[in-house]
Amino acid sequence: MGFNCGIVGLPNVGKSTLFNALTKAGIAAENFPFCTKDPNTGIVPVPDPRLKKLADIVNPERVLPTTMEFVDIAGLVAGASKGEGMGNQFLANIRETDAIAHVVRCFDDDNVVHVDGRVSPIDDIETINTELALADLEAVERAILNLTKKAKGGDKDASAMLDVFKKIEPLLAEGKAARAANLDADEKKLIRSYGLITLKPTMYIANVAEDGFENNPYLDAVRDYATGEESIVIPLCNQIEAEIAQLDEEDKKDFLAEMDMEEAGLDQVIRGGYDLLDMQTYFTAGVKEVRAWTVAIGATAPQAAGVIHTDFERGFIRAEVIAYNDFIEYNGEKGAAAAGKSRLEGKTYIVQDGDVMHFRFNV
Ligand SMILES: Nc1ncnc2c1ncn2[C@@H]1O[C@H](COP(=O)(O)OP(=O)(O)OP(=O)(O)O)[C@@H](O)[C@H]1O
Ligand SMILES: [Mg+2]
Repeated sequence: MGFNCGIVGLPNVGKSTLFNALTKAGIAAENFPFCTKDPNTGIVPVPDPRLKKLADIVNPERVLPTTMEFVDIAGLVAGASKGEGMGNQFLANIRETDAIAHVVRCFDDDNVVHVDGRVSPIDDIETINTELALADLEAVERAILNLTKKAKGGDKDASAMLDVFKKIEPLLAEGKAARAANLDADEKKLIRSYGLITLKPTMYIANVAEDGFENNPYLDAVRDYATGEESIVIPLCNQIEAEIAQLDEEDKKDFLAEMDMEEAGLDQVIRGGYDLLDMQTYFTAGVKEVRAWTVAIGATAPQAAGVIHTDFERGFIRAEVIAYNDFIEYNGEKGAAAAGKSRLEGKTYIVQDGDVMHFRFNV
């Protein structure tokens, strides 16, 4: 599947509790630091209210959401880039993820150990971000050494990469994220294989107490910090979310109503992660199944077909496409076609979010 979101943060801040809520996996989430050592991965359905609307029209045998993977990673402490704590292992695990959910403790509870002995979200965030930047700095310095030699030998690709790394290096040396270099898409692509951690899109999950969504200075501080670097913050009570996730659908509705919540905060986390990945959703809607599929923003119709099966991409002829809004407005495929809203698109068509697609192919 190849796209996932890693859950990072200091030890004992609620990462595994969040992971359990997301995946219903029931892994150990105990009140002691370094409870998690090996990364746990889980596949999570991406909630999308459009699926139900499509299904109401099509009446399929089954409805399948698209999915993304979350990875619960060991806690990170100061000095990790030099091997402290679970340092090196943590950094290797996180290099492999596509996006990052950074869990920050924003609740007081004397019974839950804080590794630094005090609740201070901004210090916590900076501890983590500094370690990530240092780890990247090491990788970038190594790359620069290597590429300089190659560039001197006349290697054009090497000198192009070198230029990008030289933009990033001074930022990392100050403990800042490589994201701050605002690289364009081509520059990012050039150095993608290096897996720089601080280049990955990031959201902060502010883990608050049950009553900590309002008048919470910890949460306000995280929001201020995130505004400065244009990243998003999702306030969540991981503990409650883990409890909600255990309930069946009926009890869940009652519980959310009682708590005055429209949807589980978890859904916001999943959608947030999905958005970070620069992905979009298209649908297939037949009587057998209505299904959501994930494709990169900017993908062509054949690439979208390839998500279903490589044969579909190889033998792609054309796609019948109805925009989601038209599909709903004209009550399905027939109505949309009658209204002239069903289009035949070829190999160069760029898929739009919400497209309802039907592929013609020949292999
Ligand atoms: N919002 C919350 N309010 C109160 N307690 C919480 C909250 N979220 C998590 N906890 C508690 O904090 C403790 C640590 O949680 P968890 O094991 O999920 O942390 P972790 O970040 O995965 O730790 P590690 O890095 O050691 O694996 C657990 O006892 C959990 O119940
Ligand atoms: Mg854990």
